[in-house]
Parts: sequence; C-alpha cells; structure tokens
Amino acid sequence: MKTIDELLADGVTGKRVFVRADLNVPLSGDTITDDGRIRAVQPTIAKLAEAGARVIVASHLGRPKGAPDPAFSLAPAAKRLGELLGADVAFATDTVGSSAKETVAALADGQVAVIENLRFNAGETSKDDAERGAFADQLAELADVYVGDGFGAVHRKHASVFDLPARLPHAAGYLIATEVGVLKKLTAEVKRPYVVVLGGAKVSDKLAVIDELLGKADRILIGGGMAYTFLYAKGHEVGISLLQKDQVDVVKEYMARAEKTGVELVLPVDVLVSAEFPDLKTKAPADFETVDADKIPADKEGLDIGPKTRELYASKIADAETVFWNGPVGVFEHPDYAGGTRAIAQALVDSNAFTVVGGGDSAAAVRTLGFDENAFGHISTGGGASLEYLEGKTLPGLAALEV
Ligand SMILES: Nc1ncnc2c1ncn2[C@@H]1O[C@H](COP(=O)(O)OP(=O)(O)O)[C@@H](O)[C@H]1O
Ligand SMILES: O=C(OP(=O)(O)O)[C@H](O)COP(=O)(O)O
Repeated sequence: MKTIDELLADGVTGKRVFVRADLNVPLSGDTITDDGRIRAVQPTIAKLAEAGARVIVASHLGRPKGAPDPAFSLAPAAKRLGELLGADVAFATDTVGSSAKETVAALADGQVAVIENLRFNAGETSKDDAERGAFADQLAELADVYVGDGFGAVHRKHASVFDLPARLPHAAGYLIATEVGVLKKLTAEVKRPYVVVLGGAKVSDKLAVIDELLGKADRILIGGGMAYTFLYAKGHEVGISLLQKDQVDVVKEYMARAEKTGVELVLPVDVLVSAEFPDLKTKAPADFETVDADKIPADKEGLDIGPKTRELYASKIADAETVFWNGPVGVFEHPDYAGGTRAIAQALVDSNAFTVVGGGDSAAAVRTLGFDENAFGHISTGGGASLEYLEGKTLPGLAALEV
C-alpha cells in the first residue's frame, strides 16, 4: 500500500487531492456530540494542506436514502474541521454538481473544502457496479489524486471507497495506516483468554461476524440491540425490543456451535426495559424497570443490560488478556441507560488485558462517559470495519488501495 508520505515525497503542491474520510459523527440536531472521527483524520488533511495540496474532503454521514436530506448534512462536520485546523474550510452543498465543481475550482494551494454527504447520491452505495462506477467517474473529475483515510467505512464496497481509487493515483492516509497496524497485531498473535463484547444497533451486520469469531474468541459477551435476537432464539418473550426475526435460525446455530466447541457465548441475565424509547434530546428521566432477561413484558423494549449482567460481564472480562469491544450495550446517549456501557468500559480499564474499543458510537460512548482514552490499548474509529478486519475478510477499501 502506498503511504501518504510517499505521495508527499512525489509532491502534491497544486494537486487536487480527494480525501475519503469517515466524518460520520454523532449529532444532536446540528450539534456534534463527539468529534473523535474528525480529529482522527485531521493529521492527514493538515499535512496535505501544509504541502500545498488543494484538499477535497468527502464522507458519508448516517444512512440517508440516496437523495439530499438536510438531517444528514455534513455542514456541521465541515465547520468543526475548520475549527480544528484553524483555517477556513469551504463547503460544497452537493457532491458532484455545480457547487462541488465551483468550490473545488476556487481552491487555492493549501486550502481545504468539504463536499456534501456522498450518500445523497444513490450511486455511492449502489449494488450495481455500473451505477457505482458512473458516480465514481463523476467524483474522479473533481480530483487528481485519491487518499483513502476513512477507516470506519473500508468494509463498504461503495463508490468513493472501492471504485474511485481505481480511477486515480492513490495512497493510504495516516489513520488507515495506524488502524491497520494495531489490528494486525490482534490477528497475528492474540493472547488468551480473548474476550469479545458485542452490542450496538447494527444488528444484522454484527450477527454476521459472530460466525468467524466463534472460531477465534474464547468468550463472546452479547449486549445492546442484538441480545434480543438471542433471547428470542432461546424461546423468551422480548416484547418490542430490537429483533432480527430472519436471523433467529442463524443465532440458534451459533449457540449450538458455541456449546459444542466450548466457546462461552454469554447473554444478559437481566435488562432495563421501558414502554418507550427515551428522548435523547431533552434527556428527560425515563420510566423504566429492571427485569430478568426471561421476563420481558410484551409491551416493553430492552434498552440496557441490568446490574446482574454488568457484574457477570465484568467477571468475564477481569481475567482476559485481550478484549475487543464493539457496540454500546445500551442506549448510552440517555443517562438512565448508560450504566451498562459504563460498566463494560470500567471492566476494560480495570483489566490487565490489551483492550481495543471499535466503532463510532462505542468510541464516542467511552469519551462522553468521561473515560480517559489512554486507559485503553486502542480506540478504533471503525466498528464494523475492525470486526471484519479481525474476521480476516478482504476489506474493499483496503484492497482498492493495495493495487
Ligand atoms: N438495546 C438497544 N436498543 C436500541 N438501540 C441500542 C440498544 N443498545 C444500544 N443501542 C444503540 O446502538 C447504537 C450504536 O450502535 P452501532 O452503530 O452498532 O455501534 P458502533 O458505532 O460502536 O459500531 C447507539 O446509538 C445505542 O443507542
Ligand atoms: O459508523 C460507521 O460504522 P460503525 O458503526 O460500525 O463504527 C461507519 O461510518 C460506517 O457507516 P455504515 O455502517 O452506515 O456504512
């Protein structure tokens, strides 16, 4: 993989450099609640700008449906990037239209622009190679060189991640180099017991990785939204909790395989439930109760792991040598449902293990709950990306940089 330093040595002054970042930051309205992903890519952008490149920063944010949607605008991220760089950052209100073209044409050497959310264009995420390729062709017109540094999205076969680097001279940025360096160590020689904690809301994505993890981890602790598919598969009522019904048979097979191979697949024994999802904006006190995991009322949803589960999971982490954690185990954005996630973070800090926390929301949770980032071995900007890397899969966004 060509590094950004090699690119800089070739000279980038006056060149239009397209940086595919992952600026998919958590927002409350248009306020960024954690800017970790912007700070993580800042060194690459700053270095290119210092070297006189005309830097075009591109990213997705959230999952808009292939058309402009103001709720998913990258404008707040562009503003924050400008504050961090201490420079004016231009913002194009489209991705490949007249605003993007004019904004890029107006860049002077050393200036930075952010273009609008790539997923406002259906070509970005299309499963159709031709449609994705056509969008990549349009993006390629904006730039002379491509730098891949959106580690959080390298597991996506998307136009800006996979197809665009094939159309331009390319290199990997500093963030990708660092992330891959750390995760490589985890795949090469992992010290045991190796404990994986899985939670979050992207249930179908994450259920898929358990297949491989069953052959690698000694213990898998399940929390967050995916726990309810497991509890349901065990025959329990899960009320109105997140449930991936089409995955129930798959999950049953995982449980049977874990039993056979001696992998501990640990499920919550108690959960916090409520009749309604909490208000994350006002953070008004929630009306919840704690119930055993096999007694979730039909009209309620599980929103955090309960106190007995927190203790159980902490005990499963205490003697670990390696811990990988992706996905908050509860709706940590609301203080009443942050206890489980806080307990997991604390257990990682208290252990002597090499700990890796991965994922936009997991990393944000650790920081917003007040933990010191340095208390963890590595905080990765990618959740799904790091999980798939650890599985040993070929990641489209890395493979594209290698050729
Ligand atoms: N039981 C639950 N029900 C609904 N959402 C949940 C639950 N537990 C956690 N979440 C949500 O999961 C989200 C993070 O999921 P995900 O994107 O998969 O994690 P990451 O970004 O760390 O990979 C958080 O916004 C959190 O509120
Ligand atoms: O937030 C992200 O992934 P993560 O939640 O696995 O950390 C990335 O920005 C990828 O987003 P996507 O899962 O909508 O493709």
